[in-house]
Amino acid sequence: MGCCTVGLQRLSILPFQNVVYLRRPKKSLLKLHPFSSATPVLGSPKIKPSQIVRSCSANAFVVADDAKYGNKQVISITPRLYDYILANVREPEILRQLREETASMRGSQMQVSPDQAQLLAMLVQILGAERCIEVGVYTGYSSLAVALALPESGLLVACERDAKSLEVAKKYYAQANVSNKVHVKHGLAADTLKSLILNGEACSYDFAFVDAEKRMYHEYFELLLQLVRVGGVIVMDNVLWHGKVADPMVPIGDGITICRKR
Ligand SMILES: C[S@@+](CC[C@H](N)C(=O)[O-])C[C@H]1O[C@@H](n2cnc3c(N)ncnc32)[C@H](O)[C@@H]1O
Repeated sequence: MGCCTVGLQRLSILPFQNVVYLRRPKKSLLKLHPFSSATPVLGSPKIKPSQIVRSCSANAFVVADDAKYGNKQVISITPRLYDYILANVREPEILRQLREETASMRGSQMQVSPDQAQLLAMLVQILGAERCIEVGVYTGYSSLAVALALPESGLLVACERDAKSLEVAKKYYAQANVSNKVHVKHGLAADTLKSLILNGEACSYDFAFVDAEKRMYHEYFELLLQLVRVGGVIVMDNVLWHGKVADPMVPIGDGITICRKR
């Protein structure tokens, strides 16, 4: 299983992502809180302007705090940059409508962002996927993006336990003329995945996206490993969990992990 993790940001970008780092002579990098003004630091007798790696809060990026990464600079998405990304995502009109309808609903923050949905759609297209599974549909934003990317003969098994949000999803599948491709499975996702295996569908799926109960991720992953074919892809959402994955007290992971079955 080859995996990579991508730090995708959700719409709820907070200003404190503008973390800046200054370099101290011969010592580890100094992390500054974004709300600390750069000016007093620059004025500090201890740090000279030439030692700054980057300190522009509007274009902040993170520098690996470990010499073995060669001070690798990694971009940190600012609200301004994320606005730019969203303004340039090619979001189909039907998805925009669904997103706007969901915005006033309870749990709307759970919906994947437009850039994330288009990444899923592109993965489906790159794979030439015909058979897909989604675990955690909510009102259908990510599943509709996947269904739109599938060919007419494609199939998406859409697992969701909440009947009310599924009603919204089904309305949009119908409006987008993809209802024939989406098999909605109302119930606990693990039960649905097990029944697919019992039904002899092991190794017959090309792509799976998991965006549901985090405590169940391990079980979903094991079940999906059985369902996805060699060369197929499993995408797990929220693996960086708003960055808290690096916090020793909260060992869960926002961001996504993309796994290709070997
Ligand atoms: C993060 S939301 C999914 C968002 C969706 N991917 C989208 O883009 O709109 C998670 C969904 O998983 C559903 N869910 C949580 N646990 C579940 C389970 N055990 N079985 C089925 N669905 C579950 C919740 O009801 C919720 O609608």
